Amino acid sequence: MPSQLWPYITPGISDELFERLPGIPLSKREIRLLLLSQLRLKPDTVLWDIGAGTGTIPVEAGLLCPSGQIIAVERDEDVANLIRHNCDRFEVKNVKVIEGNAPECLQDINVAPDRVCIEGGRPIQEIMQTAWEYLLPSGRVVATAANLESLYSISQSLSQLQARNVEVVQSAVTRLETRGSSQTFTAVNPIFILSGEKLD
Ligand SMILES: C[S@@+](CC[C@H](N)C(=O)[O-])C[C@H]1O[C@@H](n2cnc3c(N)ncnc32)[C@H](O)[C@@H]1O
Repeated sequence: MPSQLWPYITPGISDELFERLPGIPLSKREIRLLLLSQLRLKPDTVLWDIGAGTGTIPVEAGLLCPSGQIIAVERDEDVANLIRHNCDRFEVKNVKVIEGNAPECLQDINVAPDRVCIEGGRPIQEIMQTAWEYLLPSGRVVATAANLESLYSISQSLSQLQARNVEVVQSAVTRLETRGSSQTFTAVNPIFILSGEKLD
């Protein structure tokens, strides 16, 4: 493992350390930290990450929960391979990648989650409904929204599912960047993080 990838004792891996594919989004480090915090992972967590993309959440969750099981669901074959590459890169062994389209492929997963992360899967309301059925009592679901339509759909789903302790968080993050001869603050795209819990 390259020395800059290790050791990671805190969450918040630098974006540059992940292998990328052109056009495939990645949750920026600061947003990822909020998302991970809202997941409230446990050492033995079973996390389903639906629409796992570059795999930043599976990598971070896998490192944080060495005795947990992380299921990364991704519909695109090349992107699924990217998740595998990033897990290998950080020597994360407890991530299983399910290549398939949610919500249909969720029935192929043979372990029920106590945490579900939904990162931009479509159709979002059907995915939330199906994932909720599998979610264990007291489990948590965390979903991200980058636009008004997703924010509304997720919020409506949480209400229909009668999720408790619903929270919506959106932070403003800026990063200092060098532009020509000056240093300017550049905004990271705002993302809403919604979460809720299933009744016991
Ligand atoms: C915004 S990206 C997630 C990026 C991720 N947050 C990261 O930091 O690596 C969303 C991913 O969801 C996948 N996706 C969208 N709809 C899906 C579905 N119905 N089932 C499975 N994967 C889906 C897309 O292929 C894309 O790679």
